[in-house]
Amino acid sequence: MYSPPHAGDSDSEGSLLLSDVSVSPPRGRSQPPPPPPKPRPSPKHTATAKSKSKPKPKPKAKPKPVASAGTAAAPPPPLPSAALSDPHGLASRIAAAPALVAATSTVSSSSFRRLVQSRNPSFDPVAAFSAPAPAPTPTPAPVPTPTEIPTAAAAQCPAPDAPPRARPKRVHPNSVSEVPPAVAEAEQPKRPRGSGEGNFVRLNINGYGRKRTFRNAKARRPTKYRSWRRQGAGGVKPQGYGDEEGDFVAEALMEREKKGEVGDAGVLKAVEAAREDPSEQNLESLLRLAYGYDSFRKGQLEAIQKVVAAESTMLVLPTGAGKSLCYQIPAMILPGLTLVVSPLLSLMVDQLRKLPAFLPGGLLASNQTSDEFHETLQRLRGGDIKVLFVSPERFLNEEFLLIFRDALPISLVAIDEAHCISEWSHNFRPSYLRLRASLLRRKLNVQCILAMTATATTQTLEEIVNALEIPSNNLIKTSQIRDNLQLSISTSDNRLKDLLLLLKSSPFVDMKSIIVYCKFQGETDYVSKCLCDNNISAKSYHSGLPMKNRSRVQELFCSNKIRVVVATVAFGMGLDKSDVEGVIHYSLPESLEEYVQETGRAGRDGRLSHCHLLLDSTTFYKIRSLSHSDGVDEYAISKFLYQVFSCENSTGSICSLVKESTSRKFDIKEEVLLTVLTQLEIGGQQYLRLLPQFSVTCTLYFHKTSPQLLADKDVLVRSVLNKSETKDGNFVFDMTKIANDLDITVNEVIDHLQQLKFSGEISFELKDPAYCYVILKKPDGLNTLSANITKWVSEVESSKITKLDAMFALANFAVKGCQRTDGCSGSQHTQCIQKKIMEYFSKNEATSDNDYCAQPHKSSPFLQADIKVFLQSNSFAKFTPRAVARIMHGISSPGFPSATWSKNHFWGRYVEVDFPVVMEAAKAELVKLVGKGA
Ligand SMILES: Nc1ncnc2c1ncn2[C@@H]1O[C@H](COP(=O)(O)OP(=O)(O)OP(=O)(O)O)[C@@H](O)[C@H]1O
Repeated sequence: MYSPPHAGDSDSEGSLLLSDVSVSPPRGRSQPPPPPPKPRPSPKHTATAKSKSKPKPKPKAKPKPVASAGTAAAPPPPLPSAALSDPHGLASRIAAAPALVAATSTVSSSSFRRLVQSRNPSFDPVAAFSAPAPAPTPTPAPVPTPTEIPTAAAAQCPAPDAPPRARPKRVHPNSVSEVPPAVAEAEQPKRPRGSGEGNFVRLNINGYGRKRTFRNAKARRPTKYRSWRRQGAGGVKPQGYGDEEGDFVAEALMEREKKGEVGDAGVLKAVEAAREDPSEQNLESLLRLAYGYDSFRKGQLEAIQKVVAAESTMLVLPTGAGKSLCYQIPAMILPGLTLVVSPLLSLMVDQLRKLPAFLPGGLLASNQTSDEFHETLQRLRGGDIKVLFVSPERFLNEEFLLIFRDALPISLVAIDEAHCISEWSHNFRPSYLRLRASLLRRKLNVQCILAMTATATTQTLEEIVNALEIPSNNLIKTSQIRDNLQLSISTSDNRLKDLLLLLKSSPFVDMKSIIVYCKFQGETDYVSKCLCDNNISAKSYHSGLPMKNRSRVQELFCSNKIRVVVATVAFGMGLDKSDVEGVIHYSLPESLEEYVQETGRAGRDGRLSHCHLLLDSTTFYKIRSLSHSDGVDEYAISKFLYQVFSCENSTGSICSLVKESTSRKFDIKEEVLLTVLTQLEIGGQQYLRLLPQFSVTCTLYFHKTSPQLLADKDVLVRSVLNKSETKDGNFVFDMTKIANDLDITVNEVIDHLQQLKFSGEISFELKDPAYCYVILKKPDGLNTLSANITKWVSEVESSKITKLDAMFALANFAVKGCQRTDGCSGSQHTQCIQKKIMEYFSKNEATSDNDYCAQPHKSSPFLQADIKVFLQSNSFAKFTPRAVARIMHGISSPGFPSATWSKNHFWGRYVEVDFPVVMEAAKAELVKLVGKGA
């Protein structure tokens, strides 16, 4: 459900679960005798990826200059300094999307259409339903015996090109079905045609759904798409998207479009029956007909029944346990629209692909043009969309919220990756803060909310349940760890060497799909290159790569053409590859939530799979340092608030803060600025209303009529001439000034400029992406507000550190403290890790086991002297204690970027000394300097 907005490497997601969910016992423990194993086709890979890989695509010509939000990727290899600057690549992860809407199949839910029609009598729906072919289903399978993970010392390297051994087919541990594979295969109904991944809903990326009206059918989609992209406001591509990203989305949608288009009259009958009586029997029959599955997995039926009864529900199921079904089936049954809030464009596209054929879907993400938005709206109003995926940022758009008030009934809001709502989760997203029951009721008239997550501590759950007002007895939670995963940990002084040994030894040597997780982008490139050099077919994946390359890697991995993906946390969300057999953590995950989610990408097919963690304290210290990168000082927050509410920003008018320069000025990361602004909107007192983000600096070029003559005819041009400066003969102005002058929205200003552009009168360029807002009330005193906000941000920072410490303590306990009883042996620690994880998730607050957590040093003999030398030799710069401590810890910040400061001799020198200790030392030195200066 995350990353990540501009997507970064840190949005991880989903996780898995536990032993109590499983009906079929895990492989390798006390299993029933396995049915005759079906050999897997032997892999065709091993060291072939390199030679087969296509030549790099030529870089595309970029559209005209629009300032981007500064999402520079960390440079490749040598990892250290620069790679540390954006370990998550957050900036580029959560890319806003063009409006994408699936044209419906003709088989849309008839009652929904009737309902929409009753509110839009002018609409004339097509009501055709066609019958699909039945289809097959997954089958249960046997389990091999767990194998000990080799340590570097013990591992025997087989021939590098030894082919992986075939494994028997798997069964999902959570599958309720006990039917033996052969029987299951024979008896299970076939899936309706088009219900497989990538089928059903015909998509038109512009949301028009008028596939057959285009004359140039061959070139239509890409051409249309690209021209749409170029026609973004100001003739530039929408911010947040590269051409590659656009292409990726368009390709995904075209692929969908090519596939199935039919529904099933049988399914419709089953829907009607379930609507009349949502009994277990009726819902199971619908499940069988619609998906070809035998029975519900644990938690699914209960969740579906609650949602169908319009009861808000909190659902915690492990990664791959089938949460999507819990909103898809209600979406078929409920009369109105189902709105699914999802944190990542790629995740939305993936979920859209997976909708069954008869469930027409659509997608709206932020940063679409107004035309795009309205066309999508039209399809919504026509009842052609039954499930609409939206990014949380959409809720900033009043126009978006308004459309649902009168004409469009929403039956259900499903919030995917609901843990992003909580700042105590491992993956907090400011834009999720806005998702409150009160807002959803008030603005969307929604009564039923389904919150879904795979990993949430008790504290996080409490926060979600409170925000969404979910009754306490509507919490459906199974344990968060799947029991078909064999978990092992070993310490490592040379991780690369140990990784190579692992990959060349049993059981990993036999696996055809492995994910290796690293912390830093540069690290993934470096490690994957080393693997290739050692005849292991591998590719790297991180958010610094163009979207096209990323999707290519994912595609190659999913089709088993590469064996190993070496990735940051950016890889895996929404990845529904069931036969990933191994996950290796080359770097320590930042939290147990992240560990559970990432290991959960293995063994989704229910077969025994292996997860190994290479533990080293150097990485732990590095990551711990980085946990301080979001920290703020009260002084900086206070100055920032002063600017937000400055005198020239009057109540009721549109104000803006250019993201990059504001972030640099206050040395506060952009995400933190957004979090603070969101707090000002949804905290106890509402001080402002956030608007969608725009690029606010516009340069206007006149082409036909002279500026003055055009100003005589056009009121907006007149305002521009009054409010702009001239630079090189062109007019440069702030969009919000024009909007305020004319009392219109920034969107309307852009629309008007666009019209003038189409008429050939002007062209324009936009730059400086900014946070936009309207002040509703100025705070009485900024001091208390700054103190409260700073305290809150600091608590969030501490919580991150505690989570990391808990992860490290668990791993350290396994290698140093585990007595290797109760099933643990050698480096295999499944039992003790599972136990600790369950304890962690059941506690009210994240805590770490201090006996096993390496504590950073509380002092250092040379620290003070080094800081003194540093300050003296850099007297040109203006430092705060936090800025000095960040440099000593090797943490890049907006005001002191690694590109400049990583060359400094002291960069990252005190990573192992506690950050607050370094800050204190820096403060003492700075005070001395000020004293001398005075
Ligand atoms: N009752 C069921 N029987 C068999 N397969 C099922 C069942 N329900 C879901 N599945 C399959 O399980 C797979 C995972 O489902 P889904 O993607 O919904 O999981 P998820 O819980 O959302 O995972 P994640 O947290 O990774 O997003 C899908 O391929 C889905 O079709």
